[in-house]
Amino acid sequence: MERLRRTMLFMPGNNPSMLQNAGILGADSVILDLEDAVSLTEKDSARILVRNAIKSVNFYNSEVVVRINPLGTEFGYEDLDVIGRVKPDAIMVPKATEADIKSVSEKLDKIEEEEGFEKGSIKLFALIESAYGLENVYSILQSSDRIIGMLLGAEDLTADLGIKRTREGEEIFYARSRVATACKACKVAAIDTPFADMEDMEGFIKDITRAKSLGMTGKAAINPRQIDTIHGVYAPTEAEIRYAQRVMEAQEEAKREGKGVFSLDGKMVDAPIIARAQTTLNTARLAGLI
Ligand SMILES: CC(=O)SCCNC(=O)CCNC(=O)[C@H](O)C(C)(C)COP(=O)(O)OP(=O)(O)OC[C@H]1O[C@@H](n2cnc3c(N)ncnc32)[C@H](O)[C@@H]1OP(=O)(O)O
Ligand SMILES: O=C([O-])CC(=O)C(=O)O
Ligand SMILES: [Mg+2]
Repeated sequence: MERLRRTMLFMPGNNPSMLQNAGILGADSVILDLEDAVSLTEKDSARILVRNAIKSVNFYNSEVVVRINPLGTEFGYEDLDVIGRVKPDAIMVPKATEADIKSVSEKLDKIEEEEGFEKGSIKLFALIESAYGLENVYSILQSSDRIIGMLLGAEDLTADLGIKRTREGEEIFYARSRVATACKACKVAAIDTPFADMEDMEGFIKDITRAKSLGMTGKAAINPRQIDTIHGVYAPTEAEIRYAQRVMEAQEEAKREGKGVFSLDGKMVDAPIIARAQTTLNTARLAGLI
């Protein structure tokens, strides 16, 4: 079934109380992190904790994603081997390249066969957070059929580009557009980078709105307090839903009259506008608004 991924909530994999509550916070997806939120001395214990959480915690409707360490570190393959065997919904590959995605996918082929899991059932998210990754988003997306989405990691990306990260986010305009376009071309989710200042509500709403306007389909969160705000921005408004419904009604009438193009409220309506209305209604349905 099609699922919404408006919010993907990150939580450190070494925090038992956060893991325990992961399913009741209302995020569409949770990302149990073994990478940058976990210090080097805690890598092994976090891996065990996350494995046990996947086996025992009720995540309700939230999709369960685990961010492993980069394959080039001493932890990456061990993370994949231990976590793959408890069958999370998906693995997130940080600092992703085509070679990483292929390698993770092949390793998962083996694990799925050994464990008797359906082939291809463990999905992938690629984290784009290097200049190389950004230049190669489309070929990274093509590297495995397991990929269901891409996340833009602006902290690492701007560090790699040697530029400043700002509240306004002008510096990631190109990255957002590029990732969103490639994801649309491959029909996978385009998830925006998290907003780090949990007190700056005005800046946060602008940031979500800007990313959405460029085609991002959801946003990573770092704190449960951010979830409702993101869902609010991604929800179609009542006026948008009503307009979309009227477009569909008017289309029915136009069809009966044999017209491909017609006017509504003095504005031309043709195929792309009908497609947009269908998308609005589909999103509204998935969000339980109609
Ligand atoms: C650039 C990157 O790589 S981003 C991805 C990696 N980063 C992360 O995973 C960080 C995730 N976020 C966090 O760890 C925390 O939100 C922090 C450290 C930023 C702030 O922590 P706090 O100041 O304790 O937050 P706050 O006071 O809002 O917490 C309120 C409650 O929400 C819980 N909570 C906070 N953040 C999270 C989270 N991400 N997931 C689940 N629960 C959370 C807290 O445990 C606390 O629970 P309690 O009331 O039962 O004690
Ligand atoms: O995935 C993210 O958005 C967080 C991250 O790793 C980064 O910004 O480097
Ligand atoms: Mg990062």
